[in-house]
Amino acid sequence: MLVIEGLTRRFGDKEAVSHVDLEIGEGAFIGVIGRSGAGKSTLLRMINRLQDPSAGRILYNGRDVTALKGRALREWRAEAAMIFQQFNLVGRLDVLTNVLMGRLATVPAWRALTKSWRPEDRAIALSALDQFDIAPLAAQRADSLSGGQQQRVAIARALAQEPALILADEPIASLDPRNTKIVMDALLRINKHFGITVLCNLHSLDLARTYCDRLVGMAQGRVVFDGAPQALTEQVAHDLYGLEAGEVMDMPAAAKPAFGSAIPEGAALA
Ligand SMILES: Nc1ncnc2c1ncn2[C@@H]1O[C@H](COP(=O)(O)OP(=O)(O)OP(=O)(O)O)[C@@H](O)[C@H]1O
Repeated sequence: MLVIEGLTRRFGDKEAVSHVDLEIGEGAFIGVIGRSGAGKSTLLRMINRLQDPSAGRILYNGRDVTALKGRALREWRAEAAMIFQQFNLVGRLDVLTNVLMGRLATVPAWRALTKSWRPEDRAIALSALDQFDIAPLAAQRADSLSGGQQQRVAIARALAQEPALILADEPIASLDPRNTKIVMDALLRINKHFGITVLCNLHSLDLARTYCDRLVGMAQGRVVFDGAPQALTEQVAHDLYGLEAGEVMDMPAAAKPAFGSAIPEGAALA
């Protein structure tokens, strides 16, 4: 259980995240929604401790994550794997080595430097690639892949970390509709097949409604909605997105894809 208590982050006079309280149970797929600047990225980056809170606490299974330092903090960052809009792969390295980077928290640094990975780490990395049908790309340079393939490699790297949580910050913002669906399906698979909790920042309300079990709506750093996708009324959506509302929900929400099956090509993709 992830518990967030009074979490606040100030930049100068501005509160990017303001007194956020949340309880997130194991295995949830949570969409964090809201317009640009609402505080979604800052919230996720604080959970991973890429950014330190100005006030408040983050507890994971009773452990105070906000107080971690040194090795314990590095281990937490592996446990709470981040996925970024721009993939954050090392372009000149091959796909398998990028995924092996997900094992860094569990192996001494010399193994990475000398590329002498243990067979069990290679097996975990290859199995992660296989989950998303990209094992045949293992030997290719990461920068030779399409955006959708690169994001799947990033998701495989996150899975190789054997995380408790996946924090995905606008993972589909740079992708076309076809790759958007492939990447969202990959996150859904991680959530349903491995039971890993996913928190995913999404600009598109339609996507959030299609894939997530619970939506957390943010505006001006505060949580202004927290509930099931069906409970998010048009009025709340308009309050959340203002003039952008038409843009983020101009298509009807699709039926949630059954795990393992595909939603129709192009459905509910903003
Ligand atoms: N490092 C920083 N320094 C100063 N202000 C920041 C910094 N990071 C974020 N902010 C400000 O905090 C507010 C929240 O930003 P944040 O990126 O968390 O929002 P967001 O909802 O993720 O938006 P977007 O979808 O555009 O990334 C914004 O006003 C932003 O300008």
